[in-house]
Amino acid sequence: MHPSLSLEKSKIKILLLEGVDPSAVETLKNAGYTNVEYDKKAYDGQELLDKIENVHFLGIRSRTHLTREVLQHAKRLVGVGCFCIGTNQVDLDAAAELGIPVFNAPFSNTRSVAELVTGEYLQLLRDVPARNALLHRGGWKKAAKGCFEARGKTLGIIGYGHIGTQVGIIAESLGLNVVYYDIENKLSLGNAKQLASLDELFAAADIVTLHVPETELTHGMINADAFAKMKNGVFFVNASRGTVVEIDALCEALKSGKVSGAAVDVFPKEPAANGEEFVSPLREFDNVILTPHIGASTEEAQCNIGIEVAQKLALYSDNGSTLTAVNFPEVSLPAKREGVSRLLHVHKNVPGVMRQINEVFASKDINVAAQYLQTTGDVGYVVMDIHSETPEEIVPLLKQIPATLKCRILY
Ligand SMILES: NC(=O)C1=CN([C@@H]2O[C@H](COP(=O)(O)OP(=O)(O)OC[C@H]3O[C@@H](n4cnc5c(N)ncnc54)[C@H](O)[C@@H]3O)[C@@H](O)[C@H]2O)C=CC1
Ligand SMILES: O=C(O)C(=O)COP(=O)(O)O
Repeated sequence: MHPSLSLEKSKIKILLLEGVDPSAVETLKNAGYTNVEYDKKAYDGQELLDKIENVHFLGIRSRTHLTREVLQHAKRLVGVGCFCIGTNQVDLDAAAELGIPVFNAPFSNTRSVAELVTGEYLQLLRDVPARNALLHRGGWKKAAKGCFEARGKTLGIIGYGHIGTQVGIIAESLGLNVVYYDIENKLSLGNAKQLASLDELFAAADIVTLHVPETELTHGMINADAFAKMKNGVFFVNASRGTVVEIDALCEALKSGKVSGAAVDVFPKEPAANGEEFVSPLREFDNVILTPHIGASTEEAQCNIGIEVAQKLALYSDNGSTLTAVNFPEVSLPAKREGVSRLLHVHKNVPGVMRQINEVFASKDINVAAQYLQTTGDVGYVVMDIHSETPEEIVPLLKQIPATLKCRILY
């Protein structure tokens, strides 16, 4: 190991926020990373800046917002793990420009979300939320009106990715017809049918469920205009992101009866920790199932996510591998070999960088044993193995190359 530029594993500071599953801590400790701080809260503002100031690896879930400013403040940060699917809470471009790969767990909680959504629309179809609330207050309403079987109804899925397809498969096994809308051309599973526009989906669906990521296109996608195009008495489910739906428009649609019932798991503003008040105009509606962003919160999913993302962070820390990073060139690397040292160089993806890097090595008479390069969009990532210890003075020379974003000796 290089004496001055590499850190002992025990000195690599890892901070896990938002109650990431303990399996993450165990996985990291088993990999030799013992300096792990664990916290149940989501932080923002100055508190977040203070928390992450000296951290090398940061683990978050969906509520910690890593903006460009926050990332710039974390001077020692080399990697981020999102212990969830969504990565919209991280400025991925800023992270890449700062040489920070971001990892997630792209499908460890897929089934958990699909099962929650299925259970919710079945309950909505039978008016269970409103009747449950009524009975809790001492009322009684035994009547079939407004209650429906799922069989033969049409489920409209917006966003037919990992979760959308699972929701569709379960729905077909319950006897529903499945239609979906996606911006990409998708392989339909079972008898699901891709529709050409959102309007067609709104016209066809008895139940509308959202499974899109938060993007510029999906922000406010379900507004008053969208509700107006849906069938009268439609059931509506959102377990994607809170910003996809205009809550005031949903409230109006509930009041007018356009929407018969809804299930909402995600909100534009969510409490940072358990025990904090949940504030939303949706609280007044008995026919709305409100859940505290628990689509992914099953013991199975959280345990798997903890292991998966922790392994990705440990692998990147151990050998520089960025396989499955969501914002970064993906380089898969051989494990550490005796007598070989390794240098990581992240740079702007512009012509001539490799020539300049190789000139630096040539000027120091260093024999490069292997070079692994990948580029994506604006960023290039090259890992160099050298048969001998990498001389320390090489790093400042490589940092002088104008396109360099980050450079360090790994071991
Ligand atoms: N409630 C919860 O706890 C959870 C919520 N989620 C949310 O669910 C989202 C979807 O997750 P996955 O299915 O795993 O993602 P995915 O990436 O597999 O699928 C998303 C699909 O949406 C489509 N899409 C993107 N923009 C669209 C648009 N404007 N119109 C129509 N389709 C569009 C994509 O082409 C893709 O097929 C995540 O991004 C996350 O925000 C994910 C896990 C848990
Ligand atoms: O996986 C996702 O994208 C989720 O929304 C789940 O988020 P969470 O880990 O529950 O904060």
